[in-house]
Amino acid sequence: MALIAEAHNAETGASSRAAAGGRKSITILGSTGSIGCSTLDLIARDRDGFDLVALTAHRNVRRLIEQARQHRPQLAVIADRSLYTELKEGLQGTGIEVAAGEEAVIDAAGRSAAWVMAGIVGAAGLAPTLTAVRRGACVALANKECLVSAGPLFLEEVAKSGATLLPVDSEHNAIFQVLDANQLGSVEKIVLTASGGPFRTWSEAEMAAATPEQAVAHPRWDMGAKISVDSATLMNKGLELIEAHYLFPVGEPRLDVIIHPESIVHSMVAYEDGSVLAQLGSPDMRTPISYALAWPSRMATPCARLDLAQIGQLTFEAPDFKRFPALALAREALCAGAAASTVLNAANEVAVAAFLAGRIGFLDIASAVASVLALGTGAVAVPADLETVYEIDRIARIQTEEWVQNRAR
Ligand SMILES: NC(=O)C1=CN([C@@H]2O[C@H](COP(=O)(O)OP(=O)(O)OC[C@H]3O[C@@H](n4cnc5c(N)ncnc54)[C@H](OP(=O)(O)O)[C@@H]3O)[C@@H](O)[C@H]2O)C=CC1
Ligand SMILES: CC(=O)[C@@H](O)[C@H](O)COP(=O)(O)O
Ligand SMILES: [Mn+2]
Repeated sequence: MALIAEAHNAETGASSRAAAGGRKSITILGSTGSIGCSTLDLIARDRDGFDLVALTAHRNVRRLIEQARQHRPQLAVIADRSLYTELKEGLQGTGIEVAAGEEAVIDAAGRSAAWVMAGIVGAAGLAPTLTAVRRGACVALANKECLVSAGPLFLEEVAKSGATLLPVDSEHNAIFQVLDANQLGSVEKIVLTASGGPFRTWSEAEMAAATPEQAVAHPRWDMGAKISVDSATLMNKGLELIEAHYLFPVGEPRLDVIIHPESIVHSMVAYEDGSVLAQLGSPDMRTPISYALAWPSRMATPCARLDLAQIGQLTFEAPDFKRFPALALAREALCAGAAASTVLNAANEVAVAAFLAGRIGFLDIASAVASVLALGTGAVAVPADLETVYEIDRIARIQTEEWVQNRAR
């Protein structure tokens, strides 16, 4: 895990913070989302431990105003410029600075918070997260799309700046907790667990008629709409395979997925001596977020404690690649090279949005991604620079939108 800084920046560490009696300065990118709210919930429980530098949102200006009034950041930013006046008026008299626009979100990430939660959904999170990385911050990475879309270039920036990257995605956080960076050569398999989503037992015909409401009703986790649909198609696990490939360099053949409907075992590492190490816990993102907040220490959370006697049974099954083709598509993209992953991510974002808007059916999501991947926009195996990533992403979005329009005809 070369990317996870060996030397720990004194300003960012909870243990050194405690020793110094200091406060950790924090920015939350995507504070109004599921990850953002869970992060705020944790820091509100330790008011003396944290200073909020910035909160950012996209369009949910009411929630942002509420959060800013309650948690008192130095700065509140709304990405949608048309909401600037509402934000300004909502925070009048508080002394909290306000700003609007995509550039303002990037500027917020550039402010000197020691720890930044990358909680924006989708490739929209790439530029702000990179800004935090480039100034060497401790970045808690929830936004998996950053790595899927621009993995090699993202890691290059981490290496250049000396930033600390802490995986927050529950599976990757689990692996981070049980994988000894000095024993990478002894790893036989990294096994990502997947709940199977709301349609785990549905037939293809049933899934063809699935509604957005059914798709976002995740059986175990309370998450934003996009990732919930990804869980339902199993694209989420595909994106996570690619994320794991960049975070834990054991080689693609050593990355595996198993369905585990209870979402108690968050992932496993199997070693050459036959040992399998896993991290378990109730399905609550406050555990992995707290791990990143307190790292390299730990902090108390209010998460429900695991009662295995009450749960009784944990079950596992192999994934069904026929009913859930997105998982195989993601592995193909991973093997094809980084540009194909950029295409996969962009096509998936457009297709999921089209499904949520009622423009295409549930099974069309994977079909759209497969068709756009087959066009070969990612023919350049590894993009040389970020401009190329953005260009591949842009073209793949146009191609997917065309696919959606043809499908809707
Ligand atoms: N939720 C979870 O449990 C988990 C999430 N993740 C990952 O974390 C990320 C966030 O997920 P989640 O919290 O569920 O998502 P949500 O949809 O709940 O929240 C997304 C956040 O990003 C903001 N946002 C959306 N689009 C933009 C944009 N174009 N520019 C700036 N900000 C934007 C939203 O603002 P607004 O509210 O104003 O729209 C919101 O604050 C995703 O990458 C997801 O895959 C990973 C593991 C678990
Ligand atoms: C909480 C989290 O990390 C999600 O990514 C979760 O894993 C989604 O559930 P699935 O296992 O159904 O994809
Ligand atoms: Mn996950």
